[in-house]
Amino acid sequence: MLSVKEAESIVLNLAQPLDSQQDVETVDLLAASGRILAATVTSYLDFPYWDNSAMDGYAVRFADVENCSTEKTVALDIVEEIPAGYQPQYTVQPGQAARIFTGAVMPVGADTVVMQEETRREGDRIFILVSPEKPQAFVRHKGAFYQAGTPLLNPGTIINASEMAVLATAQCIQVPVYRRVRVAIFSTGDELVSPDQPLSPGKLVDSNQYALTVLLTQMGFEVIRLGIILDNQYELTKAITQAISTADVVLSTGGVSVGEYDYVEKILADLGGEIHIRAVAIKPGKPLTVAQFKRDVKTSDSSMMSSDCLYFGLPGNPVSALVCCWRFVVPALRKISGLGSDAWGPEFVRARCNVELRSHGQRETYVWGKLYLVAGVWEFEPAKGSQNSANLINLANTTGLAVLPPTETWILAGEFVEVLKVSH
Ligand SMILES: Nc1nc2c(c(=O)[nH]1)N[C@H]1C(S)=C(S)[C@@H](COP(=O)(O)OP(=O)(O)OC[C@H]3O[C@@H](n4cnc5c(N)ncnc54)[C@H](O)[C@@H]3O)O[C@H]1N2
Ligand code: MOO
Ligand SMILES: [Mg+2]
Repeated sequence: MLSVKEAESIVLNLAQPLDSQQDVETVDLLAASGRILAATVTSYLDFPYWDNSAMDGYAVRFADVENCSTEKTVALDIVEEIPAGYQPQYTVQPGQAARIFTGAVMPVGADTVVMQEETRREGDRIFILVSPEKPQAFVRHKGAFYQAGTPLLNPGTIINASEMAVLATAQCIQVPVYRRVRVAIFSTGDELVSPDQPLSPGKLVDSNQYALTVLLTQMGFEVIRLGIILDNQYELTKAITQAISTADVVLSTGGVSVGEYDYVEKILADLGGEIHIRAVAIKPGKPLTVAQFKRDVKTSDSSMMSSDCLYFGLPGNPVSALVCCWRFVVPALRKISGLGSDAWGPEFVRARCNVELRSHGQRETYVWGKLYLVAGVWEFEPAKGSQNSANLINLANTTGLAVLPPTETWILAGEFVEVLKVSH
């Protein structure tokens, strides 16, 4: 059986980023929220756009005031007042100053700003009480933070609040982003009904499709829900064929173990999928199945290019399905989405266990629970009740999965473990 690390590297090798030419769309500024840049963004504007004042005070010529002090003040004539948003009308000559406010444009002739706390006003004259530290003091220069035409944001950057501020400032109102990764999701099992259907004896509500849909939708992926498919070779073949022809990634749950009705792996092979993973030494999640389908798709200029579809046959047990998704699927999707490699995850932190943790060994074991920061130290508290892959009830509020390596069966309370951070 493959180790978790081996499986992870197989999955990440199979996951190939979207194409930076074909898989790109241009969207309006606000529509770029949560999207990933597909190209380097540049602006035609310098930033700051113009020389402006960093303080409320007076724009002066440094040479006029460099030797002043409270004992030896310098008096200057105020030629105009420049609020933010206005274009100055006068050139500041020797012996003159302009009243200026934070963010207002520097007048020609002045090279330095003196903050108003270091001045005394008498009518149209201003007395400078303290000599500025250096010429250009409190002047924010045009282009000091960014020069027009140079790279502003790099491809692979996700547009969150701070990036949105940068794009808005630079007036980049048409943003080139990768299209969203399309993920088809369906559940398999004769026992499954949807949450709103009557529950006849022996049936079980399909929770997997709901959990996976929310997880991936919240991460910005485009989810295509294909419903519940019976454990029937014909129906499954039809569903898998449809899924692999429409999506970049397919997630099915159930039907990947060794039972009579576990058809998924056989159908994947019959349909020409190359099966790369049949089982992984992970608990929960052992029967994880991963296959790749090679496809040729038509590009916008009618030439052909290859675009693979990655298929994850996740185990049916609800916790197994989510653990496999957090551990393997999410990093693969992030890579495919065009995100930079530093953002693929998974993200681990070292955390102190507040109670002991046990496992049966042999498989890398993931214990679900909560991560807390206590005085700068991560602490992990396992979910109370049964840590059983069929028990999704105590999964609520999970923010971390403590990882016990196959050889480690007992972690004492107070010891540190690696914990996989998961979105909640
Ligand atoms: N003889 C063996 N039996 C099993 C093994 C094994 O190694 N040898 N592995 C066990 C492990 S570990 C897991 S995990 C499961 C995985 O089974 P499948 O992926 O084939 O899934 P199913 O058999 O279809 O279902 C398993 C379990 O999960 C419930 N389920 C399925 N789909 C959903 C859903 N959408 N929402 C909620 N619950 C779901 C289903 O009713 C079953 O109880 O196999 C073990 N068996
Ligand atoms: O994936 Mo199974 O848990 O290991 O029940
Ligand atoms: Mg089964």
